[in-house]
Amino acid sequence: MSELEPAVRLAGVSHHFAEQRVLHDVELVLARGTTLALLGHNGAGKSTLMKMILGLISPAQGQVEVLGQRLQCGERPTSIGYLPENINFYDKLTGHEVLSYFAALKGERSTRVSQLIEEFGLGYAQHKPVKSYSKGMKQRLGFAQAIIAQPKLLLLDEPTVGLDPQASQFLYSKVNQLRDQGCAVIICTHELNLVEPHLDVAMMLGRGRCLAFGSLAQLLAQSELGVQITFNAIESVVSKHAPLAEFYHQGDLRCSISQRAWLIQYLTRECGIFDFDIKNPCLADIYNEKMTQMQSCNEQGLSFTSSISYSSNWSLNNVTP
Ligand SMILES: Nc1ncnc2c1ncn2[C@@H]1O[C@H](COP(=O)(O)OP(=O)(O)OP(=O)(O)O)[C@@H](O)[C@H]1O
Repeated sequence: MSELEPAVRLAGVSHHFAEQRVLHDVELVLARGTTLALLGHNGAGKSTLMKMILGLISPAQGQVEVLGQRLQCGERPTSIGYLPENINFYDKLTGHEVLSYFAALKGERSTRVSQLIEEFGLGYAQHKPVKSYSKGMKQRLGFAQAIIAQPKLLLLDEPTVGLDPQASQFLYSKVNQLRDQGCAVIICTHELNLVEPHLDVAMMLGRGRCLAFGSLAQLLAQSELGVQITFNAIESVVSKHAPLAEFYHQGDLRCSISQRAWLIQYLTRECGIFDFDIKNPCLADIYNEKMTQMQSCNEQGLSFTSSISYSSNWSLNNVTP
């Protein structure tokens, strides 16, 4: 297995359950050391895609390659960590026993268990049965279990559900640490604000199709959403500088991403305005735009797939701020 191989390669992956098609021709190349946010509405096909990467489901069509291994029917890839949605353990076991079990299963030493218990702040409850754990404690235990064997690919299904804000920040700091060590991470989540600062690329699925893929900068560039610029006494500045009139809309200046640099330069150089607020569209705005476009295409009986560019050698160098 070469370290240069991408962590995940999906080629033309489609799937159906009985008559229902749940994935349509999905393509993905995910480099190592990259965090992918897998987004989509309920029933979009995210968990099905995760299960395919785990080797739990074989696609009806297409190929799945994980860490350089092309998965054949029923084959499970190795070096993967997985945190399922709504994780449940045998609840008469203590937290320490649960982690010891997974450590033994994966050939890890008992010192790794103590290290994770300490790191995840579960020391005070390690000898209590899991049935006495809160949702957040179970989630932390589940995350510790997923990374116990230092995986090269980590899949997290709704990892922050039930976590308090500090625990979510801690989880993402661990994700970033693993990513920096070369682990590829796939996070399936509806908590877009939480994942936004930590993703390298996002894939948006809608009714089993990939609606958008790319870094935040690439998604923004593909989007038709505007940038909003606000400052004091805006009306009087606009009235004195005619080129601003076309951008003025209900008390703000609105422009496209591509016009943003020009407009800022104009405000500073020509108008002497240096104190302004810029609101760029966030991940949730882009997500809502894609979902709305998909719904309106469906209502009109059209098929919606945005222009998606995939890079076969996608790396962190491709991320522009
Ligand atoms: N084992 C199964 N048998 C039949 N249908 C299934 C099965 N698993 C999933 N589906 C269907 O496939 C579609 C996609 O489900 P999936 O769980 O992948 O969606 P999801 O994007 O993860 O949704 P959510 O955000 O609600 O978790 C849904 O319509 C679901 O009902």
